[in-house]
Amino acid sequence: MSQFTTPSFRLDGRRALVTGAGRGLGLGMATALAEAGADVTLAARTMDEVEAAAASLRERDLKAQALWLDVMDVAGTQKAIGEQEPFHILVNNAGTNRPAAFVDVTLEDFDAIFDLNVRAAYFVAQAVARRLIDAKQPGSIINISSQMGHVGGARRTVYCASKHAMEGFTKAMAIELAPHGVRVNTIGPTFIETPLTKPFFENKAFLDDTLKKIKLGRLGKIEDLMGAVVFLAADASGLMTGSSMLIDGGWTAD
Ligand SMILES: NC(=O)c1ccc[n+]([C@@H]2O[C@H](COP(=O)([O-])OP(=O)(O)OC[C@H]3O[C@@H](n4cnc5c(N)ncnc54)[C@H](O)[C@@H]3O)[C@@H](O)[C@H]2O)c1
Ligand SMILES: O=C(O)[C@H](O)[C@@H](O)[C@H](O)[C@H](O)CO
Repeated sequence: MSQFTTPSFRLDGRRALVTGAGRGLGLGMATALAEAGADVTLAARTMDEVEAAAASLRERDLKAQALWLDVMDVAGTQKAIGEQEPFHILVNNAGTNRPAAFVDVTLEDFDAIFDLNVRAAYFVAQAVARRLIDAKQPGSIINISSQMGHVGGARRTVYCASKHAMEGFTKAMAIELAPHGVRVNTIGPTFIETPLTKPFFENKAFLDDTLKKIKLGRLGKIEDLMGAVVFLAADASGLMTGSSMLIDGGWTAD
């Protein structure tokens, strides 16, 4: 008989919050967490979308409910999270991009990207962490960054800056939250086909260039992130904090 017990990949008994969960990556990751046994709160601004998503998970006997949350409203979001039982898992996913040439970026573009990708994500994590610390419970915060948090990209000065910022605050939060048993990591995907990126790939030259950079030769699928999010949420990754898990098909390998 082996002397080892494989740490669990199950999430039964844990509560998870996923922001921007009505569609795209957020919905896929919420589904993965629910399938692993977590009780998942799908948060978004579009209540119809997120209610339908939660209902379809419940139809499969999974635990899921919808929560209206505009993460740009920091005070409202902190109040809403503060009123809930603590979330042991946060997938800090709501994010956006407005690709533009550096010389054309406007103040409005800059603020829109930073307000969501940096400011809102930072304070959602703070609200979840405060609640866990008060309740003396461990947790796992998973910040959805990007390969663009590690490298540069054309027409992406602001997006890259925002995701590099996220990589930075993840490491610093990991240091402060470790004594409380709260781990903080990022997932750094390459281009995954979602409503956010679909229009980019209608440009054949952009698609060809992207596929050249992804060494495995294909765009990402939402399913490519589903194992990673469960792993980072679960005890299986118990010694990981302040790390970034790149799921980039080798984009950043050279
Ligand atoms: N799709 C990709 O290729 C890709 C790759 C790497 C990283 N990412 C990151 O993954 C995350 C999700 O991207 P996606 O492609 O699924 O995007 P998406 O635009 O399809 O979905 C974003 C989600 O965030 C929500 N959202 C936006 N503003 C919000 C607000 N103020 N309050 C609450 N929710 C809000 C939207 O409603 C939506 O559900 C983002 O952080 C993005 O930067 C995406
Ligand atoms: O325009 C972008 O770059 C997208 O909005 C991002 O979500 C990327 O798909 C991702 O960062 C991979 O590079």
